[in-house]
Amino acid sequence: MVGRIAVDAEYLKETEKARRSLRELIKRKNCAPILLRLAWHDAGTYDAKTKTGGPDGSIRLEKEYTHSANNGLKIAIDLCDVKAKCPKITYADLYQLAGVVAVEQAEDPIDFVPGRADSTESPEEGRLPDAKQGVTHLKDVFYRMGLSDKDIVALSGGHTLGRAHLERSGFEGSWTEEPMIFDNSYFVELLKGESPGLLKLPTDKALLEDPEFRRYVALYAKDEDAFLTDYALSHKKLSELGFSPP
Ligand code: HEM
Ligand SMILES: N=NC(=O)c1ccncc1
Repeated sequence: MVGRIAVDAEYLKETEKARRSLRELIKRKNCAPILLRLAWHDAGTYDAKTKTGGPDGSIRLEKEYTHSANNGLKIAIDLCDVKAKCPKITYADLYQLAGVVAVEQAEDPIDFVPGRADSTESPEEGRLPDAKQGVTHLKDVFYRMGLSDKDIVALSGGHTLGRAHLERSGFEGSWTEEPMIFDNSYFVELLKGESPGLLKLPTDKALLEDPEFRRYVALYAKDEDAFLTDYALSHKKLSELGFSPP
């Protein structure tokens, strides 16, 4: 489970100060995509059976940010350092708040509930999905977290932001023409098929191969509001894995 700290008025005040600081950071550094990836990688190690991993700030530890799936994320960890201004906020809360602020340009704001304690333990390497694999692997990894087919497709829409970097993952390029806009274009591009200069990972293409996944891809490509609503719900679920607020 993700430990819980006491949340009083002073801590809430500090989280709002951190939110303002993260907004300013994102405006100054245009770093929403890598902060979203950081939040997802801290949370995405959760194992619902063993109740280990999850959004506990452990990605700040060298033994975890050096996992190959986390290549490049030390940049986000260093960018995210608002601890000087907000010393009380846990890394666990800070990283999930960064993920929420990273996508707040989208219509559906995500309700952020603070109170995550920091862990000093890191899960073993290999809990995050491997981009070179397909449907079964995606389901294995996300079901292990306690997430559903709908969550897999909605959360994959996070690739509407940012891009891959050859030196970090071996992949290169953005998924959409507007990688700084949080919208449903990832799904529109998926249905369009290959477009010169745009990236589709094997795991992105897998969303077209499974009928359950494909149902949601078609819905989100057609109805942006449906995507934004479902994304916000799945993002909140991801950010609270193992941390069921009271
Ligand atoms: C479904 C399984 C997923 C796989 C296999 C996957 C894989 C990858 C890979 C290989 C990259 C490129 C990293 C780099 O070279 O910088 C990437 C980037 C990214 N991923 Fe994922 N991803 C997955 C799900 C997610 C989810 C659930 C989110 C967020 C909700 C997310 C958000 C991002 C973002 C924002 C970037 C761009 C980062 C940047 O611009 O620096 N991904 N992903
Ligand atoms: N968003 N996911 C990633 O960045 C990623 C996931 C797994 N392996 C490499 C990179």
